[in-house]
Amino acid sequence: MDFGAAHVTQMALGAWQAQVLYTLSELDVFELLSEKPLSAQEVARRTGAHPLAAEGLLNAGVALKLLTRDGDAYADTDLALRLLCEDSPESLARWVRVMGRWSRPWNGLTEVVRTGRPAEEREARLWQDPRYTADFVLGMHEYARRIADEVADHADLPPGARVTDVGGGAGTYAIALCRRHPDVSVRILELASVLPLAERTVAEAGLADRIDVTAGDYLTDPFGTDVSAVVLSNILHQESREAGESIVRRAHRALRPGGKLVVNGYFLDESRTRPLFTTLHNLSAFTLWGGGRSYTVGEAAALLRSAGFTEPVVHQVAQGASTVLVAEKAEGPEDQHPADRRE
Ligand SMILES: Nc1ncnc2c1ncn2[C@@H]1O[C@H](CSCC[C@H]([NH3+])C(=O)O)[C@@H](O)[C@H]1O
Repeated sequence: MDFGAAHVTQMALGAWQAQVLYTLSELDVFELLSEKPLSAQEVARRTGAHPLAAEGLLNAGVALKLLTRDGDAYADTDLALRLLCEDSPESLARWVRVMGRWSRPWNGLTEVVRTGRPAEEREARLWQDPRYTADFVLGMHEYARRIADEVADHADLPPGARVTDVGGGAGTYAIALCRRHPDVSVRILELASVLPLAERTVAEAGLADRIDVTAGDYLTDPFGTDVSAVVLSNILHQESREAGESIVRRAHRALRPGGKLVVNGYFLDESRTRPLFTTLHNLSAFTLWGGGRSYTVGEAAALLRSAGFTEPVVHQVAQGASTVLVAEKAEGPEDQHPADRRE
């Protein structure tokens, strides 16, 4: 067995496998087959697809263990029912649709690397397309709810804490913080187009009385006054270094002395060549958001210290899938960072 050739072949053909998943998802085949088994002809008719091409797609889906075939009838495997249908409590369906959407800018990686510019403009991409916005925000929620409780535990908040969750998305971490810390209340700061999505998730969790969702721009707006904790979850990697510095400074200013800054995200190790996922996430931020750049834990800690925070405590979450940094605003006005007074 030539493992080198197998490694290269797997990478070279990996995009084909991913594309079958994306197309099945984009055509809503998993949802359709979750109702009842159907023939390829019937799937083609219901999705507006070409019959022979649809059959080829379904057969590849069977080979990938996403579908089964019994005679002429195709059905979802248990895996597809569990992870690829939106109503399943374990669904990753929206997240997979976003990955499918992102495969297009990713396909332009060569040009991105040549020019140093993102593959598409952020505004054109996301916030003007309601389905994409919903898939993005709720897809992040599908993915993040798997680790949110563990992240919330590391925040270790005192009773009655008031928290600002900056760019809080669908409210995944706000919900987990309220569930894990009974007297805590959270204000989510989000873009106006995301608010209805967050409000819905929060209401479904029965936490509308403790989680407030406010429209704001984290690049310019303040994050509150005298708050007990500020959460920056999966924010910094998608912004420029200067924007990151400004966000961390405004977090410092919003906190009461002794208040906590909780930074959750994917960090590179100091060589910047590991872990594999984060090297890809770093490229993805560059391709999609332009100016985004993943931090090492050391770089992030330096960023926090320069804004007047203590050395962060570092927690690995879910076997290292995510990392949480918890730093404190030093007690006493003499510790205030000069930049706080300037802005
Ligand atoms: N300028 C901005 N002001 C406020 N929120 C923003 C801004 N730009 C992007 N966002 C939001 O930042 C979030 C990044 S995704 C992270 C979501 C969540 N904190 C989590 O960890 O799962 C998205 O929900 C965006 O809508």
